[in-house]
Amino acid sequence: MDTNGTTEPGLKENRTSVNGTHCGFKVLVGTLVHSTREDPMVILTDKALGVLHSKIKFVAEADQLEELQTQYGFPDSAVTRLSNRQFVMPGLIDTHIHASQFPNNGLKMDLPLLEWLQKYTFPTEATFADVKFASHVYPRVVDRTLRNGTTTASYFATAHLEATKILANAVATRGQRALVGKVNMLHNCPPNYREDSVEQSIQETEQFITYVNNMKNPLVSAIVTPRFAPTCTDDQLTELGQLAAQHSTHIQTHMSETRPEVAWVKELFPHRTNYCDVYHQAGLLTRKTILAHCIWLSEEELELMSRMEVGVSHCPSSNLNLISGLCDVRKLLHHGIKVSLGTDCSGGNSASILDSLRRALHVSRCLTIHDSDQHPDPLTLREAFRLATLGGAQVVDMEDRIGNLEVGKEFDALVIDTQATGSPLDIFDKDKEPDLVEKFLYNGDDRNIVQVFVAGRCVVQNSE
Ligand SMILES: O=c1[nH]c(=O)c2nc[nH]c2[nH]1
Repeated sequence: MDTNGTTEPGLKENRTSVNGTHCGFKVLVGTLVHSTREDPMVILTDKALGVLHSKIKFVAEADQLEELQTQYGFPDSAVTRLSNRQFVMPGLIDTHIHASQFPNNGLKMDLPLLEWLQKYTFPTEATFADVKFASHVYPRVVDRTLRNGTTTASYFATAHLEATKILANAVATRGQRALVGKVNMLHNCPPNYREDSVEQSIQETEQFITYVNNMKNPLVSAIVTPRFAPTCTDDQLTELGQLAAQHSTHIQTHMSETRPEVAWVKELFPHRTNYCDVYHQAGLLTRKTILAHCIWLSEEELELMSRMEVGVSHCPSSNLNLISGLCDVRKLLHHGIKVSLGTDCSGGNSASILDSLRRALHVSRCLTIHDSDQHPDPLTLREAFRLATLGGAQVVDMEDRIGNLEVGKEFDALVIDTQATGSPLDIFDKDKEPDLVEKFLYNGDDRNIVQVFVAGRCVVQNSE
């Protein structure tokens, strides 16, 4: 069937069947919402989206369903018709979240970053030396993020190897797509919570990479995770850069979150041009690098980030809670830098990327209120939606696989019901599809997320 170029070729050869009936097919009929590079929000009504195993096989007009069924041979039971109050959207992508800080979620926002780390965050993370505690917390973290529609997450664990393995296991067991990082930190942190030496830091990080590779789970990867420049030495950063290159891993760290932090990095690394250059000289800036925050940047740094094709995780909730600053996302985008959203729990209080999306809009509006000449065009809701989905896929360098509902991509998606039981949304007869989407993005929550799919597998099912 010709569906305007949206059918993957060669499907007939790829069919699988059990006892004569084609298995593994799922077809959702109804409204689809996603982003493309050209358009931050595309709403497609009366569509049939077919998934075979993990991937989207076709997106066609709903009135072609019979022909599609003849062509692909899927049974009636494979078809789900959504109501006119439901829609399908891509899964949310959280590019910066500290799984180990979940015990503090919603607590302790009364200090600025550097003091907050010493007084609350490092002591909390130190408790993950106890693997029993890690086994208690990490499965709950993954359940919580999945329940909130996060199909892909880039997690910071702690400096402890064994506890970090527990996080990787929790993610794999629950079927989430994730990058998991053992944190590297050597100094400027408590004696009971730091690595012993550069050698230990590198060895254990390599052991973790090997451990995750041996899991042979295509959804889970290790990510090299120097905490941030102040807790790492120059040689440690360089060796971590080499390790990431050797194993082709992603890299994540924090950068330029607060002004005191930027001043401190200048003192600690006087031989480097700026904060970004500290990471650049260590070989830590690649197209698979996720830099969280990036608020206080020079023009030189913006150019370097753009040239190295790094991605930014914008964490507005955390930046407001810790009074760190207002990140100018528009400026990052103008420099051609990839931008996504992070919850940054527990600097951010909510585990929901929907919350980050709303805060991103607020931060952008605050910049405009403060100086409308400098910031004449705040982010739109449609753009924020793209940051939460396709933007995330770009930042984790997986745009070829996830981020929207195009044919050939893995089916990482949410089924949204704006009238689900207990829904916080007020829907009226006049509301059309764009209104439903907007109301969900502004006011919806996990009660509206009735199904969560990762790589075609339903990992959360909340509908009756
Ligand atoms: O928001 C943040 N949370 C952290 O845990 C952290 N570590 C370094 N810099 C940080 N910023």
